[in-house]
Amino acid sequence: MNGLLVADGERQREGGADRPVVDVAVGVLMQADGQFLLTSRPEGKVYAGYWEFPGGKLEAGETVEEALRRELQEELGIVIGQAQIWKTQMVDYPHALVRLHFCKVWDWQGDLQMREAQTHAWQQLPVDVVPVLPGTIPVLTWLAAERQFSGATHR
Ligand SMILES: Nc1nc2c([nH]c(=O)n2[C@@H]2O[C@H](COP(=O)(O)OP(=O)(O)OP(=O)(O)O)[C@@H](O)[C@H]2O)c(=O)[nH]1
Repeated sequence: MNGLLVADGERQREGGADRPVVDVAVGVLMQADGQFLLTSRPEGKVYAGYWEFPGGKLEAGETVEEALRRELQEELGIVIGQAQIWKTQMVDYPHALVRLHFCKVWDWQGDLQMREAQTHAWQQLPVDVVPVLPGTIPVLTWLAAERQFSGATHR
């Protein structure tokens, strides 16, 4: 499957007028013991069955935090506390050029509900669910760096 990470210096060219950039708000839900939540993309979406962090596209006029709050309520039935952008990564897929805004989320209310019939898994490094979406892999690399984890982050 394709999904090319776009380096910082290439952003302007890749984001030219002929290829609109789709902004996406993504939540990295964290537990105190370091586990993080992955969900599998539901049937009917591109890359169905691939594992990713929950989130979705910004709607017109939304900030990343607003979009994340809406998406996590819609998908997981939780109400998140404050969330700030942790890292941003562009990925060039055949179907879209996406700019992923990853936010760590430590604080939420409500029990997790899989409202889109997706599957979920609390994970540690190395991740043992497969396949992982290409645009999710950078997050595993950043987490590995923070944790001084060496070796493969996923299968
Ligand atoms: N949620 C999420 N999306 C990601 C991640 N990594 C990644 O490349 N993406 C890409 O970001 C885009 C998010 O779109 P989506 O289809 O999940 O968004 P959405 O829920 O608003 O979709 P819809 O309104 O079309 O149903 C997809 O192109 C997806 O492949 C990730 O870790 N989480």
